[in-house]
Amino acid sequence: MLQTAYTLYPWLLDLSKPKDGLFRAILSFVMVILAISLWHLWFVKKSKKIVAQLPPGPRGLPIVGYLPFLGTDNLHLSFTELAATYGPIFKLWLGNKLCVVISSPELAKEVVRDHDVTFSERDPPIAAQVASFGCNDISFDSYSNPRWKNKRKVLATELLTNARLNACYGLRREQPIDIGKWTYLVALNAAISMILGGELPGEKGAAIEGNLKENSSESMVLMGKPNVSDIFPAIARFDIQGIERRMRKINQQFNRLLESVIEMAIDKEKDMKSSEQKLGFLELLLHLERNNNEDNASPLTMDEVKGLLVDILVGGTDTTTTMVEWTMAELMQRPEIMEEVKKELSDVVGVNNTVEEFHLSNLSYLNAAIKETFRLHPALPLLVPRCPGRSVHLNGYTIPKGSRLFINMWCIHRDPGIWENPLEFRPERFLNDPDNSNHYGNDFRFMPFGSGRRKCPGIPLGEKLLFFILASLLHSFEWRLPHGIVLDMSGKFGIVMKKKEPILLIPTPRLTNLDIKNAKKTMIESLICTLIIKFRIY
Ligand code: HEM
Repeated sequence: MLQTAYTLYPWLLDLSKPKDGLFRAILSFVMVILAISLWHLWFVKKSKKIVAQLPPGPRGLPIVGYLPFLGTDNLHLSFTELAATYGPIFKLWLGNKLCVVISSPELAKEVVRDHDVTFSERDPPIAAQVASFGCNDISFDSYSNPRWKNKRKVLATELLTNARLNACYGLRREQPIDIGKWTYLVALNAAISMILGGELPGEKGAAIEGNLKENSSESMVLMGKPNVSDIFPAIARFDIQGIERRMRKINQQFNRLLESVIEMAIDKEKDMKSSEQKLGFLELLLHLERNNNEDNASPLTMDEVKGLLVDILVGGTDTTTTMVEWTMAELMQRPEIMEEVKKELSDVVGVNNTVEEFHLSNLSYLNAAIKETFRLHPALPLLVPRCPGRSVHLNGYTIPKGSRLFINMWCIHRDPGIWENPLEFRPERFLNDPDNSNHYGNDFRFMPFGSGRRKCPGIPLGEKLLFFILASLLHSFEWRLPHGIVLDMSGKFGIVMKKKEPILLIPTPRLTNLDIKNAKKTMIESLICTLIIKFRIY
């Protein structure tokens, strides 16, 4: 056609033959109309194709998209409301970033099982890039980066094996696992003792603990918040919401803390040759870092060592603490279920014994209560958002490469089509229905730890710690709310959704054992001394 137009063009413009003028004018007119029609047909077809292939979703405003209507406080709730209108897969534009949200187990399965590799990429927000030392951790590193696999391997096969966790049990019990430093302090001390192979000394330890608690909570909120800079990279340098600035400040403090922890590990190594039993994770990581240039199967850079420490110290402790708080809050509201838990503890552990790790496998009712809490309050309500590495079809729709995909587990965990009376806290549903009990990523209705290649690699530590802390808290003390206080069950949205208000409870020793009474004193003292623990007791 171009060729024809090209040969006709001089003839059309040849004004030397006036009698052909009318014919030429008509022909020109027809050609222009034809060209416009063809272009129009092509354009409409193309845009129709694009619109028809994308999932349905709410209309937004030009340029900003749906951003002004979304609210930033409770993304999972906004997404759940939108799913009620647009169905289990919908899209929304945040600026020119296309986001897709899925809210059904069937679609979750397609993402995490059928198209797992494609959806194993991340789309790290700026806050996460800063927090993770430039995506040098596991959570936000790219799936296609072979170093990501390497780091997961280090964590899973070198650090979090059952054998190592069991070997560390002595360490965990030695200092942090006394009743005076529960919840965050316990989880953090457990993580630190595993990392360092011992306790952080005195004041330095207290400073690190205090800083980490505040910083890690804030960084979880900053990472979950929609950030205008992520949506409009052209204006990212203005950092309109101040998220990057705040995250950089936190990261500087983290960096100082991590460097002093690393220094301590190096000093310790110099001072004494650690026995095999006391070899902490960090010594192993440093060993892998030192051998970076040699023929080592698992070389790590120093930023990757720090990234891994952040994953363990922040990712591990914040999730565990959050789940202890939600479980305690749910149990405090349901005395009959609390009684059932305590009865089981008395039967399995005995009224004069403290909880030991070997008791945990026999505490099936407590286990069910923890699962029920995971269902109603998944620590990561939207998991960690994914990003398809190439365009992919899902449920007849195209999910373009580079879009951001959220799996709304909060919505799936409360779907009345899946769960009977979903808002009721009923541990029995996990006791009586073995189909409901797989929470390691094979049951797409219940995925508190995610699934597929990017599922949580910290399950063995997180689960053990959570179970052990809760069993010890509930077996050692009776708990009651301060007079006149009503429990607030609302959450504070972040990548990890914490309780909005801390849970304040008064403990009374439940056991006759003297050690426990002393432990209570330690607990009260430590809680009064520092405001870092959400579990405040008075
Ligand atoms: C109760 C405790 C915990 C819960 C509920 C939890 C939950 C989760 C969830 C939902 C994800 C996202 C999975 C996905 O996107 O499919 C995740 C990822 C992750 N978790 Fe955990 N976690 C816990 C404890 C831990 C611990 C103790 C560690 C470290 C020792 C840890 C390290 C990580 C890492 C590194 C990732 C990112 C994995 C990747 O992107 O490849 N978690 N976790």
